[in-house]
Amino acid sequence: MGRSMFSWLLSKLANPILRRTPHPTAATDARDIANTHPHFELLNRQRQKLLRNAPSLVGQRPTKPPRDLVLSRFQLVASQNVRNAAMGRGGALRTSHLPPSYPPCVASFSELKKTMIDNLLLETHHQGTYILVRSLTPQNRMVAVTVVVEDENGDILPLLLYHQADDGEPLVREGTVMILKEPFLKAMADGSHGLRVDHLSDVVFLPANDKRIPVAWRRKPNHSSTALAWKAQGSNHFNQSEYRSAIECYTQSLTCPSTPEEICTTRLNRCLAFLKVGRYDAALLDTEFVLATAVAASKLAEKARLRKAEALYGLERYQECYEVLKELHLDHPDNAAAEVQRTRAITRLAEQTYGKYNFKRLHAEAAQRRPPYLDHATYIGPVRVQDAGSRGRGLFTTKAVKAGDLLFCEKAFTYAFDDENAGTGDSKLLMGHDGIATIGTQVDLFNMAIQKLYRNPSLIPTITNLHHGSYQPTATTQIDGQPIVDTFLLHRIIAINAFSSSLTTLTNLATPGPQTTPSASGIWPLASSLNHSCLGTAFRSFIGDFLIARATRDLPANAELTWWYHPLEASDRKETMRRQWGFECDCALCVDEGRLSEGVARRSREGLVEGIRRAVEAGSLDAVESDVEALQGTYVRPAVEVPRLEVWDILWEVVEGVVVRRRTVAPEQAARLILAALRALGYGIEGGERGTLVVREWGVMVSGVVECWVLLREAYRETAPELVAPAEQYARTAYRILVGEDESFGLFGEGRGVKGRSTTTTPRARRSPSVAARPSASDRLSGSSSPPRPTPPRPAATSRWKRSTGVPPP
Ligand SMILES: C[S@@+](CC[C@H](N)C(=O)[O-])C[C@H]1O[C@@H](n2cnc3c(N)ncnc32)[C@H](O)[C@@H]1O
Repeated sequence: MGRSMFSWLLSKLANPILRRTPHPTAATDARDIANTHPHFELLNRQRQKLLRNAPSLVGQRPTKPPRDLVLSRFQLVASQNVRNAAMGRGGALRTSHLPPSYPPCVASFSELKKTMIDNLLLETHHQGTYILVRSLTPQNRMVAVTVVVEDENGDILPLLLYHQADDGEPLVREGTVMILKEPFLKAMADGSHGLRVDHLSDVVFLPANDKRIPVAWRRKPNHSSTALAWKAQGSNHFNQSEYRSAIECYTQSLTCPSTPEEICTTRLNRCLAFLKVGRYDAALLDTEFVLATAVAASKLAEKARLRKAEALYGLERYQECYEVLKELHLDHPDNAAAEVQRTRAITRLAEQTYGKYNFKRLHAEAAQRRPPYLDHATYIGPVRVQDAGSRGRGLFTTKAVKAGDLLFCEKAFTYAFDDENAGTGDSKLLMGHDGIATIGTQVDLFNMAIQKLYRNPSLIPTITNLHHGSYQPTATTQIDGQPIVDTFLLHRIIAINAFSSSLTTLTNLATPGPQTTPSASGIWPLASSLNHSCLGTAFRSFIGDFLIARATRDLPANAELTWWYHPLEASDRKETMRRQWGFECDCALCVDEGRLSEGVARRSREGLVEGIRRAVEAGSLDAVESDVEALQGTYVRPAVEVPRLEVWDILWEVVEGVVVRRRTVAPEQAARLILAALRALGYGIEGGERGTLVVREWGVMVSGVVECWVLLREAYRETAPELVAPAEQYARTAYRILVGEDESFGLFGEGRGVKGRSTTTTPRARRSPSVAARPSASDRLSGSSSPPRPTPPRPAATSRWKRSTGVPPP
C-alpha cells in the first residue's frame, strides 16, 4: 500500500471524531461554538441583566437626555469606529442582542396616527402610531446602522436600524427623513435608551419630494425637477456604482411627465440598477412594462427581453429564461449577448433536468471563487416532500434507489462564507432572547436571508414555509407596496433549518490542523425537509454553496429519507435534539441506548473495550479476538438493525494497530478484521472470504467505511483476486456517498486502486508494501514485531491528504 493512503488513514485515526463524521454539518455547530465562546458569558450576563430590568422599565417615561450628550456620545463612538477602520483594525467581535420577538407593523400608513418622541415610553411598541424623524448625523455602521434623529419638536434620540444591507452606499445621510412605524423605544445595556427597528418594513425612507416631509425639512434638489434631469442624475449615480441612489432617481423621473419612449428608457435603466443589486422581481416588472409598451421588434424590446432573461436567471427560473431568449433569438439572431445567455440557460436546464454535473469543474470553481457561489442549477431527483406523520413534513423517494444514487443537488438559497485567508474581518456574535447565541457565518446568513427576501418578495414563501416550530408569524405579506419579512420568524427558521459546512467536504477531509468553526453556513430549502435519524438513509456533502444528497442504502419507492442533524458520536446528541429541535429521536440506536441506560451492559461493554485495548498493547491477538466476541455478545439485536458502535470503534483501533501501523498481520486476518468492523456498522455483507462479496444491507456511513473498502481491496489482491473488483466498487460507492461524487476518487485511491496501479502510481509507490503484499512474519499481533517500515512520502499525495493532528470539530 502506498504511503499517502497510510498517512491519510493515520490522520483520520488520530482524530477519533472523523472516524464517524467527515465534517460538521448540523445547524447547531456554529451555535454550540457560540455558547462556549469567551464572550458568551459576558453577553449572557448582560442579557440576564436586561431581562431582569426590562419588566420594571416597561411603560416608564424616560428621562430626556440633554441634546449635546446624545450627540457627543454618538460622535465619540463614530470617530472610534472611523479610527479603527483607518488603522485597518479588524478581528473585533461585534456583539448584539436580539430583543424578545415582536411582529412587524401590518397597518398601512393611512391607518397609523402620528406621535412624537416625547410621547414614547420605554420597552414599548407604540402600536397604531408612527413617528416622523430626520437624521441629524451621518450614519455609523456597527452591528446596526446607527444615527441620531430628531422629530419636528426638536427632541432627539439615537436610532438603530438592524439587518440593513451593507452595499457600500450609506443608507442614511444627514438630513434623511424617515417614518418609523409602531416605534419601539428600547433601554440599552449602558442605561441609555434609543429607537430600535428590527423589521425592514418598519422604516420608510422618504424621497426628497415626498409630501409627508414637513416644509421646514424639505431640501431643494441640485437639479431641475424634470424627468430628464432626474434620469441624468440616476445615470450619474449608476456610473459611480451607487445603484440604490440611481434607483431612487430613476423612480423620481418616472413620477414626472414624459414621453412613452423616455419612460421605457428610464425603466430599462432602472431595471439594470435593480439587476445590479439583486432585485430581480422589480427588474422583471420593469421589463414587462417595456415589453407591453414598446414595439415588438424595436431596440427597446430587444433590450427588455435580454434584461428579462437576466432577471429570470437570477430567480433561477431557467425554463422561462430560455423561452425569452429563444424568442429573442428568432427576432434578433445576431445578438451575441443573448446567444451567450441562451447557452448558459441550456446548460442550467440540463443540470436541472438530468442532474448531470461536471463535479471536477465544481471543485475547481469552489477553489477559485470567494465566496464559493457556484453558477449551477438545482437538480431534484427521485424525491418529493410529503406528510411524515408526527414528524411534520419529510422527504420521500418517488422510486426505488440504490446506495450512492443522487437524490438531489441543491444550490443554497443563501450562503455565508468566512474566508479565513481574506484577513481581518470582524466576527459577530448575536445573543438571542432565548439565551442561544449565534456566531460568525450564521449571523451573516440571517441578515442575508432577510435582505434577499425583502428584495425579492416572490421568494418569501420558499423560506417562510420552512419549519419554524411554535412561532406564530403574521399572515400579512405586504403593506403599502412593501414586502413584510418578519425578522424573528427568519431567526427561528435559520436556527432550525440552516446547515453549517466547510468549503467542500473533500477539502475538509484533507485539511490538517485544529478545526473549531465551520467556515460556512447556508439555507438549502429542499434539504431542510429531511427529518432526523441517527441511522439516516441519506447523506449530505458540500462543494461550495452546493449541497449534494445521496442515498446511503438501497431503498424502495416511498421510503422516508433521513439524516443526522447532530453528529452520531456527540455526547450531547439527545439533549441537543430536545433543546434545539424539540423532539426525541426514536431510531433503533437511540431506543437501544435508552434500554442500556440502566448501566449494566454499558459498564460491561466499557470493560471489554478496555480489555481489548490492553490486549492490543500487549500484542495478544487471541485475547483481542475473544474479547471482541464477548463484546459482540452484549448486543441483543443484530448489527444490521442496531449498529454496534463500540465494536466498530475498537475494531478500528485494532485495524490501525495491526494493519496500518505495525503491519504484522496476514492479509486473510486483515480482511477478517475489516469485515468485522464493517459488519459492526450494520453492513450486511455476504461472503467476503473467497468467491463472493455482496453487500445486502448498507450500514452507517462514516469516513472510515471508504478506508475499510480500500484496505479490503488491497488484502484481496493477495488472498482473493476475484473480490478486488467488487471491493473497489463498494469503495467507490462509499466514497461517492461521503464526498458527493466519485470523480475525485482517484485522489483517494491513487496508487492503490486497480486502475491507480497502472496509471498514477510512481514506481516507488508501486514497490511500497501493501497490506496484502507485505510478507508478515506472524499472523499474531506482536508488540515486539518489527517496527513499521517507513515508506518515503510522496509530495503530491501528502499535500492532498495531509496529516491531521487537530482537535475534532464539536
Ligand atoms: C428541519 S425541520 C425538518 C422538516 C420538518 N419535519 C417539516 O415539517 O418541515 C426539523 C423539525 O422536524 C421535526 N423532526 C425532525 N426529525 C424528527 C424526528 N426524528 N422525530 C420527530 N420530529 C422530527 C422537528 O420538529 C424538527 O424541529
